[in-house]
Amino acid sequence: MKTAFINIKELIQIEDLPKKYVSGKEMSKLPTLKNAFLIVENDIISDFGTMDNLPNNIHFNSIIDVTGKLILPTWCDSHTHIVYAGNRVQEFVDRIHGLTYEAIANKGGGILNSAKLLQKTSEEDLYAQAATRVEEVMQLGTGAIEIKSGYGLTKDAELKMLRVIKKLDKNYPITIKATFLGAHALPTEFKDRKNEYLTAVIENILPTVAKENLAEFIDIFCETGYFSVEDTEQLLEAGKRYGLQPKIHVNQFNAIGGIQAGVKYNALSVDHLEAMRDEDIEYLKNTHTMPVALPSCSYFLSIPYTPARKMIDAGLPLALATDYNPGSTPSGNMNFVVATACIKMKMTPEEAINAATINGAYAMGLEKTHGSICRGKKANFVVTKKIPNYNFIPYSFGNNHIDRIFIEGVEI
Ligand SMILES: N=CN[C@@H](CCC(=O)O)C(=O)O
Ligand SMILES: [Zn+2]
Repeated sequence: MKTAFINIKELIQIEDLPKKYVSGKEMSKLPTLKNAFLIVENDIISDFGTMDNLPNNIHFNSIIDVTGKLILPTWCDSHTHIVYAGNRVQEFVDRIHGLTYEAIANKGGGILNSAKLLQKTSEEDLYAQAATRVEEVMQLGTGAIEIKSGYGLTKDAELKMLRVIKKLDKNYPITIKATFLGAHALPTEFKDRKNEYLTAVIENILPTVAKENLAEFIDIFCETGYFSVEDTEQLLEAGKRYGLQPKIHVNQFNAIGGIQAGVKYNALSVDHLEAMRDEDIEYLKNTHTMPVALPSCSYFLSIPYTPARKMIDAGLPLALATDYNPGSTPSGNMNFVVATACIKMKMTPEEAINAATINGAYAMGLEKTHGSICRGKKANFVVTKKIPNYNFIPYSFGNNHIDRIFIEGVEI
């Protein structure tokens, strides 16, 4: 099955040779072709070029004329928690009335609130709720996503979450990567016994996660009041023994050394980074750890944005993700993330699109197959409505620019 997309106004994020990620000044380069064609063979991109080079000796099963429209790779959302039960809309209202995220968590709300509900929810119901969200984010142009456990906090409930993630991956055409986040918060039953909980995570849950091949990555919320740097190192050391690579929550509210622990254990990514010291930026230089910013979380909680300008200007790479979860970011819209990164973090549209595509793909180990328009990569792309240029996507924020979406060569 061969399909040609012709008369593409601009084909965005093209690559001849796949790269791992882009950093620093490279992030401001977004390679494109104007007046282009794109050829898809089954589920793979087989060729692209300018219209004057469209091969005339190939039989196409279908030719799609997209005059006036742009094509760009689907978004790569490398940090989400979309397997959750119910919602925390009451906490949202409580925050409007003046309670802080921290105060809500301290009185048993927050993550523990979601865990209580998830533990009572059947696997089928949890799957159905999460599936609706997967369908929603696909329609928003996301073609690959990472999903974490962490709202279970018991062995049964953590494994239930991870099985749901696996089933979503099997049943949906987008690529889904799973992360084990057993150390997301301290369950009430373990109050003042954090070490016992961590030991249970390491000795009781982690071996089953690994044995049943339920996750590729390991995560921990390294934060004051949650898990310390010492806890983080202990967990990552155990994860390493089972072949799970770290992708960790660090520097959301306080900079306590989580980045350093992540880098020490070869983290694929360190995520949040709203509280960054100069020494943290310095430490990330010359590593292969991708910093990940989550601007929708900053927006929703009214906390500082990750200092993207400072980080990119220092030569670092940066990825953007949604953090879709019921407490701090009940939104999985990568279009909003890209726009907010430009508007609030002063990233250029080129930087933001790179961060949400190729760098996002790297942050979940998918840079060989996702994140760009490249021969041999998965045919995952968005056809926009008729818009003037790619700057228009973040500029006209909150509006829907998507006309059609193709995942593995099939329109969804
Ligand atoms: N910060 C830790 N975990 C989630 C939020 C969890 C919640 O509030 O339910 C996050 O990444 O923002
Ligand atoms: Zn998160």
